[in-house]
This record gives sequence, structure tokens and C-alpha cells, in this order.
Amino acid sequence: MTEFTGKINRIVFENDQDLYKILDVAIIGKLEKYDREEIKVTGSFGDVQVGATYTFSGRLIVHNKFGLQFRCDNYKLALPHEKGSLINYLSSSKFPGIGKKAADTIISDLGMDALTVLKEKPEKVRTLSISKKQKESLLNGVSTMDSYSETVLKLAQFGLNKKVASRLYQLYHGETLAKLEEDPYASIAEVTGYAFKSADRIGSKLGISSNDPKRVNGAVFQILLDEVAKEGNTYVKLEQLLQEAGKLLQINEYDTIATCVNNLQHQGKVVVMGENAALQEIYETETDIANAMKNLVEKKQKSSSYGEKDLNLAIANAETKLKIHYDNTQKAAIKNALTNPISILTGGPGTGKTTIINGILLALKELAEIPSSSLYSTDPPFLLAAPTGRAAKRMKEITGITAKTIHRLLGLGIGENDATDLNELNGEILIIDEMSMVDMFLFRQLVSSINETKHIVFVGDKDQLPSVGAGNVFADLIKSQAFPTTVLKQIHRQGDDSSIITLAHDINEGKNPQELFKKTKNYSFISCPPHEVSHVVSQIVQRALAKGFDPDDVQVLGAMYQGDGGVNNLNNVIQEIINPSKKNSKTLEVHDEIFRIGDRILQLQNNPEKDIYNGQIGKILAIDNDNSQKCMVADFDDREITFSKKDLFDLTRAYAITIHKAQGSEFPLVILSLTMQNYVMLKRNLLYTAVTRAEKNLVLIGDPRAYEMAFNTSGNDRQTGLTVKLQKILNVQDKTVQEKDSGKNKNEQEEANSDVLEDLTQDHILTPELIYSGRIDPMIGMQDIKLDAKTK
Ligand SMILES: Nc1ncnc2c1ncn2[C@@H]1O[C@H](COP(=O)(O)OP(=O)(O)OP(=O)(O)O)[C@@H](O)[C@H]1O
Repeated sequence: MTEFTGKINRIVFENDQDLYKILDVAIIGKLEKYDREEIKVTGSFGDVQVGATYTFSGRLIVHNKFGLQFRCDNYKLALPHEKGSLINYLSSSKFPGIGKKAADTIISDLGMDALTVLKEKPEKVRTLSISKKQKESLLNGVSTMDSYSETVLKLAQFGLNKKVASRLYQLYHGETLAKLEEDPYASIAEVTGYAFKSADRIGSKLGISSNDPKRVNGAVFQILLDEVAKEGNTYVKLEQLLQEAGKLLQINEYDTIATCVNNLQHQGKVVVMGENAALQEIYETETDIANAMKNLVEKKQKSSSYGEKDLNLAIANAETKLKIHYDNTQKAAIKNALTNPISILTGGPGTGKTTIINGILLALKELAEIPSSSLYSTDPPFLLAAPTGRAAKRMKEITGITAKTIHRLLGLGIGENDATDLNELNGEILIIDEMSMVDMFLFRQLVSSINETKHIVFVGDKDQLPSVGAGNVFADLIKSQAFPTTVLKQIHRQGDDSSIITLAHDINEGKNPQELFKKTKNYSFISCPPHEVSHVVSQIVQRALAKGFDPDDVQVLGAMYQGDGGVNNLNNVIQEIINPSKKNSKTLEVHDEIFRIGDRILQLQNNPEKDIYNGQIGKILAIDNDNSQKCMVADFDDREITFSKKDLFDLTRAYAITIHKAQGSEFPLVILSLTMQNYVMLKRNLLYTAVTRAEKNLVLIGDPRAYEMAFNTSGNDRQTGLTVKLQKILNVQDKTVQEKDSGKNKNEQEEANSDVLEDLTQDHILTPELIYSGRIDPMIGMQDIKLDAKTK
């Protein structure tokens, strides 16, 4: 470790995302083994000031391109040592309101160590004969004197790693320690990696007691957050919340926990509705969606209504153009789309969803007399979008009309755009495909960006796995019965691949389980124990390649990353077969994974800037180890995308991927592995989603019991509140009553609607009094636990 003092001449590079900076520093005194006057210093820095002097510790390194640099691990502000400089520093912009005279007073009263003294004993400020405002300014300046290294060191003593400490610093700057010492639990979820366990390490060092409200609040908050992030649920049963919080806190004072739930409610962080509790933000997301949907439905009057005769004629013309005959359900779907402001289309593979989208567009073009020139322009009146690039591409291929990812359509995450600056959506029609993949947050942004669209059609397969992000929007929209919905059941796809489709529909309907284990032309089952999965997979892959399959067409799917038969291990095995290491070939190593040129890769996060999305598959074209900003180039759907070293954390190899990541993609040959190691995940919608990824061939391997279990366990059971909110706000139940009681006048009806709105925002929030008045018993379900403890 070397140390030197220097003055920052300028900040050459800084990054908004983290604290990494490159500084141009003039050396004061000497830096060992370096004889020039200036040096580039790199590392993580807080709010360092140009012109200020710091002591840097670290080591000299040789950068491939830029030569000798100083990599700084730790640094400290070097306070001015002689009076003139200290006066200049105190009267600088860092301490607004303090001039040379006040600076002189401070030094005369507290000496040359004034700043250190004030940092350690801020109360000494009282002894100074300067104004109140100047005292405040002085203490402010002192508290934010760069303390990044100090903060990281202190947080390391609390067991926080540098990454988390840096993220906290980025948020709170010089006040990080003060914030955490005041309430370590209040920052849970503010930065990635800082959860209850981290907060609790600080809490216990600070001597915060186990039932301290701050600690209890933190645990309650953590349980609610986990429920959203891990389970995708938008609320938790109060009983479960109290139990789990008790477990996390290791206390059984459930009334204390209930009081804290109420306090969080008063603070506007949690909402209690009946016997459930939700994070305020999540509750509001669902409420916003319900409100936006209501507004869209109310624009009904503005949506064009076409006569039955014209509709039939337009559909018949579309049939002629496409050379098909729509069955009656398909025709009903097209009519639904063209006569309602919002409609829904759901169906399994091969039921004709894409063919119907085409029909809707062809018929609408004729009915609304849209000229072809505007239809095929870059800004068409028909807005087509899907959550993945792949699905958008398919829509475009089939309809010929521009289709975008939802992110692109909204301009989300691109450039400076934030949630308040989204594109306004206007057009004759908006069609969203692969709706099951859209989570509640993206959906809220989508529906709140719609300005004038006469028709909106949501298309998808409600029985697929729900979105990766929280909520179960598509299923909830359908369940609410608030929108005309067509459920397609008839399979239209014919040919070699149809046995897989029949199997998929059987799985979905829970019919004919024996079909899973049959050997057909398109699919077969191979039974093997978990420790043999990787061997069997490698045999099948080799056989498929020998039979002439293109390596890009072979996709292995699993349920989990870890374990012998997990996706990570399978990637190692298949990479060695499909893309083995060659002498002198360039490789990149990230997180124990080796990437080679030619590797198939998977993007793990949405990256609207690069226009690549979670679940998208690409192929590595080039690797440059010496260029950290452009270390990899990969092909994603015929576009060359450049990756920096940091971007690589969002990539993994894609020879084997999880079923969740495969949503929205299809492959000619799918090899699916399921064993009882995947116990917790074995649900029908997982198996159904996996099987429907296979276009032509499917090999099922693993434990037959695992397949049976998945077959017999219903899925799509997220706890969400959207259905009820939609039904209330759109008065779904009352609609039937209204039909019977059509005598009700308009004013009465409007009154009823406004009651519902009120009910949605007010009545569902339980006050603490209500909890204690017996509607919610904070001890619900706890009796058993106590009993258990006693019997033990
Ligand atoms: N009414 C019909 N008559 C004849 N063929 C049809 C009809 N409807 C759909 N098809 C054909 O069935 C096949 C599947 O249709 P389509 O691709 O639209 O289904 P999908 O629901 O979008 O399926 P997937 O989700 O698997 O892509 C296509 O080849 C399509 O041309």
C-alpha cells in the first residue's frame, strides 16, 4: 500500500450509476516510484472537490493503454495545514455564508484543527461567536466533508460489503452513517443488497432491542417486499404477515407487530385491506391500473361502432386475402376487437391468435378506410407491441406492420426518459401480444400512456407462467369479467408438430396424463435420476447434432440454476459439445462462467438502451479483453450489440435456460429436464409453458414423478388484488343487477359508481382501532404456535 497527497485538477470521468471516477491529480510532495508531477487516480469516490487536497492510498498499476495510474482504495480529505489556506477553505462555496472574517474567528476560537474538532464534537460550534446561520453552514459543510472511505470502513465493521456500502453512500452521501445509526431498518429496500439481515447486524451493534418498533417495522416491510419480489404476490394475509415477521424477528409479541403494521399504515407505507396487507406502492399500482382501465372504457362513446353487415363483409374479405375460413369463435374475437374499447383474446398454441390479429387489422383497415400508405409507414395508426423483441418481430413478420417492444413503444428507459416522460399513444387500435409476460409495473405505464386509441386488444395465453415481475395482470383482467374475452380452444395448426400441441392442451386441461410418457413422432420421454441428467442431455444433444440439427435449434430447458441437472451445470456440458475451447481462442470469464466466441447467450435484464430484453437470446461474435468498454460484440436478432465488462453481469450462456426465461420464445427442438429436486416449482403452468416452447420436437427427461407432480398441481395462483379492484371500479357485479333493474336513472347510477370509487380508496383501509375491535385479531393463527411451544 502506497500513500501520497495531491490536489484534484479535474474529474476526467465520472459515472452516474456508481461512484467510479478517474481523477487528474497534481502530486504534492512525493509519490514513490513515480517521477512526474501529475497522475491519473482511479477508484470509487464520493463528492470529491476539484481544487481540494486529498491523501490517497492504494497502488501504482500499469494500464494496458494509459500506462502508469494510481488505483486508490482509500482516501481522506487533507485539511489545510497553514492559516491562509484554511481561511480560504472555510470561506469557499463549501461553507456558504462564511466569509474571511468569520473564518478567522473560527480559527482563533478552535485553532488550526477547527474542522477535525467540529467533526468529532459538533457541539463545540456553540462556543463560536458567529451567527446562527453561519454555525449551521459550518456544521453542514463539516458533516458532508468527503467521508466516503470513512463510511465504507465503518460499514465494513457492520458487515456490509463495499458494493452495498457504496450504493448507500450514493444515496445519502456524507449523511450515510448518521442515517443508519438513527434507524438502520428505515433504509431496507432503498438499495439492492441491503435487506433486513444487513440492517439487523447494524441494529444489534447499536444495541437496538429485539422488539424495538424500528426493528419490527423493518421486518414487516421486508416480508411484504419478499412477497412481491419472490412470489409475485401483491398482498399478504395479515395472519401470515404477523407469523413470518415474528419468525424473522425471533419474537412472538404479535400485538407489537400488529401495532407496527398500523404505524406503517399511518406513515403511508402499508395498506391494510380487510384481512390482507400490501405495500402502499403496490396497492397504488393496482389502483392506478384499475382507474386507467375505467377511463379507457369510458371513452367507449368515442370508439367507432360498425354495423354487423359491414363487419361480416370486412371479415369475409380478410378471409379471402388470407385464404382461410375463421371459425365462429375466431370471428367473434375479431368482432369483439372492433366493437369494444377493450377486448381480450386468449388461447393455447396453434389456436390462431396471430391469425386473428391479422384478420382484425385487415378488417379494420377496410372499415376505417385506412390508406395502405399510412399503414406501412414508420408511424402507423395501428400500434402493435409485445413485451419481448422476439414476439414483436413475429407480429411484424405476419402483419407487415411495424411492431415494437412495449418499452420502445413507450420510449421507456431510453435516453433521459423517465416514467413521467413517456410517449403518448394515439391510434385506431393498439394490440399487445404475449400479455401473460407483462407485469403490473409495465402495464401501469402502458395503460396510463394511452391517450386516444379506439380499440385496445390484449392477446396472450392465460395458462402460461405469469410475468417474471409481480402481479398476474393478464389472468386478472380475464378473471374480472370486465372486458369482452374470447377464449380460443380449437387447435388449427396441422402437420408434423401437432402431437406436441395436443399434449400441451392435455396438460393444460389436466387430461390424459399417460400421454406424457408416450413415444410419438415428435416427442418422447426418457426416465433418469438427477445425477444422470447431464449425461443424458449430452447424449441427446450429440445425437441431435449427428442427425443434422442446427446447434442453434437445440434448446435445453430446466427449472433451476443449481444442482447436477441445473441450468448452470448443463451449460458447461453443452458448451463443451457445441462450442469447445480452441487453442488461442479469446475467452471472457465472469462469475465462474466462461464465454467464448460463438457461444449462445441470454440477456437476463431488460436493457431498453440497447433494445435487448430479459429472455432474449444472442450469439457472441467478437471478444476484446483489452477494451473494458467494448469487450464483447454479440448478435441479437440480426443486430450487433456491444457490451462493456459491466454489461456482462446481465448475460449468461444460453445452451440451457430456465423455463421462466424461455417464456415468449420457441425452439425447433426442446430438451426438458425436470426432477424432484425442482419440487417447489413443479406446477402445471410450468410444465405447460415448457412444452409449448417446442416447435417441432420435444424430449422430456428426468423423474416421471416430477412430471406427474407438475401435471397434478395447479399453477397461476398468485395473490393479487387487481381483479377485485377492476370489478369494483367497473361495477361488474352491478352490471348484471343493472340489466335486471334498467329503470334506475343515470344520476343514481353515477352516485353508485362514485361510492365504489370511494370504497376502493377509503373503506378498505382498516384503522388500528378496527384491528383491535375484533375485525382483525392480531393473534389469529398464533395459538397453534404457542401450543407447539408448550408441548415441546
Ligand atoms: N381458421 C383457420 N383455418 C385454417 N388455418 C388456421 C385457422 N386459424 C389458424 N390457422 C392456422 O393455424 C396455425 C396456428 O395459428 P396461429 O399461428 O395464428 O396460432 P397462435 O395461437 O398464434 O399460435 P402460437 O401461439 O403457437 O404462435 C397457423 O398455421 C394458421 O395459419
